[in-house]
Amino acid sequence: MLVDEAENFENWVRETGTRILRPNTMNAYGSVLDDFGMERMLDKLMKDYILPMSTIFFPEVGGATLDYHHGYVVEYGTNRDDHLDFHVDDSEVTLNVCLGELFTSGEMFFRGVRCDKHLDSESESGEIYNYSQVPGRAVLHCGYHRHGALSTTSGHRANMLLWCRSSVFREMRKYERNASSWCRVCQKKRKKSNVVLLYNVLLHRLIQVVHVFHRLNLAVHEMLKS
Ligand SMILES: O=C(O)CCC(=O)C(=O)O
Ligand SMILES: [Fe+2]
Repeated sequence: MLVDEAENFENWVRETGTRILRPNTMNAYGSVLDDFGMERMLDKLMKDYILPMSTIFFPEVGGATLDYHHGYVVEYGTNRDDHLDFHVDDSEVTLNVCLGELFTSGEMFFRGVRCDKHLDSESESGEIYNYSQVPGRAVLHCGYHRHGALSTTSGHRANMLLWCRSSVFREMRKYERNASSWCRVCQKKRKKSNVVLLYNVLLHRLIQVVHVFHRLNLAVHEMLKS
């Protein structure tokens, strides 16, 4: 039904020559569901179903405080978009539901969670995996999880996306000083600097102990002389 709505909308746009806003700058096709009057329904979907899950799975990116959304349908295949470039979403948590229809390929590829500073960093082997879209199935991922979609080589693929956002998390990020606790590169850097810190503390203690022994040695010498 949603696919039909998107189809009708696309026909109307073509027939009337109306200029509309596409879901985001990466898509040449697709329709924003909030423009169809689905805003309240999607808000309920976010609050009643996504929030309880994201509270558990994505607490570090504001998963417990999602409060607004951007919902849309994207379409790939003949006369539609072909693929989607590597990106992160403008969301804290994204729900991606495959609506249909018959298609081949079009897998999503994931490459690890990153903050703005480390968007172009290398991926580790454990961060590289693809997800095959299956009609009727959905994936819930962190918006900062780098991803894209491979070419839909035949047929027609339609997906519904709900970018869920947290205004509290976005406000808090403005005051974040250096590392993001949820970015894998920041985490590694922080771990490394903790190891260096521990090493420095231990070295300092060792120097203190050597110093004490040296003074003890001197005192013993003084005692033996007298
Ligand atoms: O093609 C897909 O299913 C991915 C869509 C996506 O990542 C997005 O719209 O942000
Ligand atoms: Fe995306």
